[in-house]
Amino acid sequence: MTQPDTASDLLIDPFQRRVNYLRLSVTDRCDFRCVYCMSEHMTFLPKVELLTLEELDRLCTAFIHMGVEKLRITGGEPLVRKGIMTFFEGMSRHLDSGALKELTLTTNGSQLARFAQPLYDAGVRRVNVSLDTLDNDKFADITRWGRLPQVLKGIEAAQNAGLRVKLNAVAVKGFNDGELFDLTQFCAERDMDLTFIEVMPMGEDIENAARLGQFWSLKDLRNDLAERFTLTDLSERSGGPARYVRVEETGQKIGFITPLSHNFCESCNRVRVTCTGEIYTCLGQEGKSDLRNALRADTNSNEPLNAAIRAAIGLKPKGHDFDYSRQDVAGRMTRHMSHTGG
Ligand SMILES: Nc1nc2c(ncn2[C@@H]2O[C@H](COP(=O)(O)OP(=O)(O)OP(=O)(O)O)[C@@H](O)[C@H]2O)c(=O)[nH]1
Ligand SMILES: C[S@@+](CC[C@H](N)C(=O)[O-])C[C@H]1O[C@@H](n2cnc3c(N)ncnc32)[C@H](O)[C@@H]1O
Ligand code: SF4
Ligand code: SF4
Repeated sequence: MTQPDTASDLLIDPFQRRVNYLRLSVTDRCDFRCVYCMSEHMTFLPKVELLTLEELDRLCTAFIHMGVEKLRITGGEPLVRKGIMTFFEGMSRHLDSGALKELTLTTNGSQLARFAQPLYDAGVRRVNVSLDTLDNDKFADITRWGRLPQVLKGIEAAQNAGLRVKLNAVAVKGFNDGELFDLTQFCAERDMDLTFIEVMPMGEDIENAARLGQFWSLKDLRNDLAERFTLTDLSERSGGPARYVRVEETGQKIGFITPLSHNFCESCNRVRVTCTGEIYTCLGQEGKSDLRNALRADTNSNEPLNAAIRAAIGLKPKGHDFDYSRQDVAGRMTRHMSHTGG
């Protein structure tokens, strides 16, 4: 069975939102140490804790049978997971059957020069690349371990392979506020979409005071952009948190993800699964359920897994609790963004 048989196979949460988008983190490891995401001496999970590639395949297949149509692979850095192309190649059967409409990933771009073509061959057509600055030194500062030319090469390789690229830039006050127009122009010249993301309070070992200092409201960012360009609000929503504008002068589309200053939860269509098989039904809440035991309970039947997925969806909360309105970072998540994959 590749398509949901009846409406009852679909995943509907308690607020009547249909879950058709799965974000799967395939590793917590990364070759960068972005300051807003990880501490420099991050401790990673032992390898035995991770779901195997076969288990990741079974898990995604179960979700797809329950109506998931969009699968985004993330991490950590998804392209540093050993053997990950085997997983992508396996998923392409669901694209071929029509059950899966989109197979995509969010990446830091460091490995794209190597993987762009195989990803395209597996049916990926679009990648989101995280890039906050076009300045070599700043890039090395914010990612701690990353090098900009490697990422730029990756982006070029992705475009040459035929992949559509969207840049995600985290807006950090006092860091990339001077690069608003450079980033916009960089994307316009290359026909890439661009989305700005507000910093979210994740990871208890990342300094609170520093984080509050980093907060750059996208409302301010949009106003800065509007001083130079004519912006037209677009009504289109991807079912996700981004709101889009068209820049009339360049024709490009720019998105804003403002989880803290705007509530988009009423149309939420997604859940996240970590590389250890925990399902988080909301990025902004601590609530999680385990799928790994169910996955391993019976390797011949998916019944325990299907039941565990349904039970988890039945607990999906209405929305997040992030709140920057007080001087402390209330509603902060203790886990890291790399744990759930953003
Ligand atoms: N609060 C919240 N933030 C989200 C959610 N989904 C994505 N984000 C944020 O948006 C960032 C960028 O998301 P992407 O990985 O590019 O995925 P996307 O926005 O679904 O991508 P598109 O398919 O291009 O719409 C994530 O890392 C998160 O920071 C969500 O459901 N809730
Ligand atoms: C956790 S990363 C995982 C995928 C990949 N390593 C990458 O960087 O694209 C996914 C996204 O989360 C974003 N991110 C990480 N920490 C964040 C935070 N505290 N607030 C907002 N976005 C964050 C990153 O910029 C990236 O776009
Ligand atoms: S944002 Fe992505 S690239 Fe940066 S440390 Fe986190 S997982 Fe790695
Ligand atoms: S905060 Fe939670 S409910 Fe709101 S859009 Fe994100 S995942 Fe969905």
